[in-house]
Parts: sequence; C-alpha cells; structure tokens
Amino acid sequence: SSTPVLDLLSSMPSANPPAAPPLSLDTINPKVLKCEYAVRGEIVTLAQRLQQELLAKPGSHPFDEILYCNIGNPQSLSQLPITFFREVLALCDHPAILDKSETQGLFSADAIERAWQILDQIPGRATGAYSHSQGIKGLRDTIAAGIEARDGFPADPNDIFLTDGASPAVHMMMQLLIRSEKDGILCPIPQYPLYSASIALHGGTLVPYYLDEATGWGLEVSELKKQLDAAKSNGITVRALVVINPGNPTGQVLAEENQRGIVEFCKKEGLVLLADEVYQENVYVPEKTFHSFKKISRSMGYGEKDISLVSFQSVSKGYHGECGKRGGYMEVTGFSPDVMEQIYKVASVNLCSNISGQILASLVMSPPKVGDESYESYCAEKDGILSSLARRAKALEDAFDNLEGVSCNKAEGAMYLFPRIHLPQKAIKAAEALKTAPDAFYCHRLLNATGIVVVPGSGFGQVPGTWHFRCTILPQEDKIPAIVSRLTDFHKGFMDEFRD
Ligand SMILES: Cc1ncc(COP(=O)(O)O)c(CN[C@@H]2CONC2=O)c1O
Repeated sequence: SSTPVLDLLSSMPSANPPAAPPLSLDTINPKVLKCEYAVRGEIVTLAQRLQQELLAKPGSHPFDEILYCNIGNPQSLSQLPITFFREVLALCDHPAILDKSETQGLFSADAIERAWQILDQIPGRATGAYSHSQGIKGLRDTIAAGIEARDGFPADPNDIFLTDGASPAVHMMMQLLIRSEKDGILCPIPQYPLYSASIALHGGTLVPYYLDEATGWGLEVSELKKQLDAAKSNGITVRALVVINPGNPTGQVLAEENQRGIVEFCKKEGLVLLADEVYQENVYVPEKTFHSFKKISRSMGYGEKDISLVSFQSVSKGYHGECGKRGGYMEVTGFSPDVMEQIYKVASVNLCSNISGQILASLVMSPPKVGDESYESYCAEKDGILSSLARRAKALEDAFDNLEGVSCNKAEGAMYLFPRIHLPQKAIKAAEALKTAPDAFYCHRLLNATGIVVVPGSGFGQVPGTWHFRCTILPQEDKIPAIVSRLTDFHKGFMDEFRD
C-alpha cells in the first residue's frame, strides 16, 4: 500500500535544515588521525619554514642553505636521469617527431626503435589514453621477461599490476588483506612508515618484529615466530609479513639463507609474503647480492600453490631515481583466480596508472643490452651513479661512527644510514621538558644549527630506549665534506652542552 501523505510530509526534509557542523579533527575519519608519515613530518615543515626565512632574509640563520637528507629523492639533489630512459619517454610522448629526419641526429637509434616498439603496444599509439587497469599488456610482457631474466624463473604478465609507484600497490594489498583491527600485518621495526601509515588508514594492526641492530639489522625467524604467537594470543589474525630488502631505513641486504628461512616461515604459517624490493638495484657491498623472494621461493621448489607472494618494484630508486614519474608494479603470485579478479576490480576503480610511469617501469626492467647503441653510455651513467652512492654511503657511515656516542651500521644497500645516538640523560631530560622525543630533539637542534634535515628514528620505530636518526646518502659528493664538518661541529657542541 502507498505511504500515507502525512508520513511522506513528515519524512520530507524541513525547508532550513541545520547547517552541518564544519569538519573538525573530531569529525574526520579517526584512521586518518592515527596515520603518520615521518619522512615528510614536522622536521621537514620546520625546514621549509627556515628555507623561506633564508630566501626572505639571507644571513638570518647560521647556514646559507637547507640540505634535505630526509627523503630518498635523488633528482631533487641534482642526480641526472638516465639518458636512454628519457629519450624513449620523450619520443613516446611526442610520436610526431619520430618520423622527422632531424630526430635521427638528436636521439639514439635504439631509443627511436624502442619508442616505436612501445607505441606499437599502445592502442592508437596514444600515451594520453587510459590503458588496461593492470597496465599496457605489451609493457607487462616486457617486465615479465625482465623478471625472468633477473631470476631465472617464469613470470606471468597477468600477475603484474603497473602502479603509480610502489606506494599505491602497498595500499592496494593492505586494502585487500585488512578486514578489521583484528587483522595484523607483521612489519619490521625500524620500518618505512608507508607500512604503518597504510595499516592505520585501513584500520588494521601493525604487528612489530624487531630487526637486530647488533647483527647488522639481522632478521631472525625466531623473532617472527615470537611476535606472531604474541599477536595470536591477543586475538590478532596475522595475514601477511612485510620484508623490505634492501632495508629502509636500515640498509641491510638479506643473506640468501635468511631469505629461505623467511619463505619457509610464511609457507608454514600461511602468511602472504609482501616483498618490498624497490632498492634491488642499490647494493654497495661486494659480499652481498640481491636475490628476489620470487627467485628464492621458486628455487626452493615452491610455486603458485605453496606460497602467496607479492613483490613490489619502483622506478623511484635504483640508479634511475625517477620518483616524480610515479612508476612501479606489484607482481602478485599464489592467489586464486577469484581473488586476482578482486584485485583487478580494485585496480580498475582507479582506471589505470600513468603511462609515463608504465613505460619507465618497462625500461627499468629491460634496459639497453650489449650491442645496443646506448649500451655503453647507459652503463657509464648507471655505474657512475651507483659507485658514487657507495662512496657517499661509506663517507657518511665513517663520519657518523667518528661522532662521540654514535654508532652506525654499514649501508649495504638502499639509500640511507640509520646511526644510533647514545644521548646523555641531560639531553633526554631537556627533550622531555619540551615534550618531544629525544631523537626528534636532537634532529631539531641539528636543523636549526646546520640546515641539515634528517628524520628522527622515532618516525621509523626502534627498540624502546634506543635513539636513532635517518640520513640519506644522496647529497652530491662535493657537498659531503661540508655536511660532515657541519655535522661534526654541531655534534661536538651538542655533547659539550648536554654531556652528563
Ligand atoms: C621501502 C620503500 N617502499 C616503497 C617506497 C615508495 O616508493 P614509490 O615512490 O614507488 O611510491 C619507498 C619510497 N622511499 C621513501 C621516499 O623517500 N624516502 C623514503 O623513505 C620505500 O623506501
């Protein structure tokens, strides 16, 4: 029966409904409030303010420039992009010049050939069009071939999702895995705070496992088991294990045997292994080699039916450092077809990732080969960047190690150093008086005295009672001596002021 008119009228909104209260911290999603991302936290905000003050009033601070050592953003610190990659990108984005005779003189023959090859894989040769939601199939074929060449085991292009950097891929997996706060994700401590932020945003629980600083940030399977059992006893269902290899902020490169133990652990406990491998090209010590978890698991005889493994890659790191191009992928293996369909559905909500990032991801996984015209120049650029990063890592590691009360593990890989600072009680009390973490207090004082921006260890997590900060190895080599002397002078003054 129809609803009586009176009911309809009473249910009609009144002519002047009360204005909705303006949004406040009390009325936004509490998961957003809980989320934190220290890499661009309040130290960086202060640095940006100081930078404005220096611009407005040169000489207003005891330094003439801000040195951003807080973020792994190589090209913001003058690192040059790889010529071949940029040639291909430019040609793909303006195909009209491909046919011009003068182009032959401006671009390498193999870049022109690669651009044609890529454009032939894009419907309508239009880099301005939406692509397949997993990314252009031809580029996924290239990336799969690159993974196979790296690992020696098959890779399926249909397992690859091209994303706007690794970050959205991580968010997608957290969205898939976390059903409530009762779902936990095992994360390393110290960790890259994308993970703690994403888990918070998706309403899950971060289950910490501590890397062992005394053994060069070793990852002990016994620690994984201990933390897993503790979480279970608190009613948490642990869904996945995050491993960052090479590590951020810790810089360690896992030994193969350690990786095998981790794969066994995930298989035995039924955990999805989330392998963050964005620094796979950043290994600086001869005694370590990067092995993907895909390669390790397959070499143990574990296939699709034995372990669920998601591997993340990015164009932001390595020797290419193309952070702003927002390229990357996740290779999703060991999931059932119907779950893969759900992941595809979520990817399709964002339509597709940006095409430049997709092209770049394919170039990173299939760079110039022996015999290509660009091969020698490509190798010179790549080796030049990586050997310089290795020298900078060593120089800064030695500098930190020479500071009173500071110890610094070797940066075997990645782009960071994470020195431990043994702060005097006087400094800790001074920090407490300011209601700030002791390492944040140190970083603030460092910034105000030298213009050097580093991130407090509390932004990555650390064993309670220990204090660290993270410094990138990215400032150009000619700036390293000035950084070292500024840092050393500051630290001496700080310790003179607060020594117990
Ligand atoms: C371990 C790790 N995973 C994923 C990402 C995300 O990379 P995308 O650019 O591909 O999204 C980063 C970025 N590194 C951050 C950014 O700079 N400094 C850092 O610690 C990272 O360090």
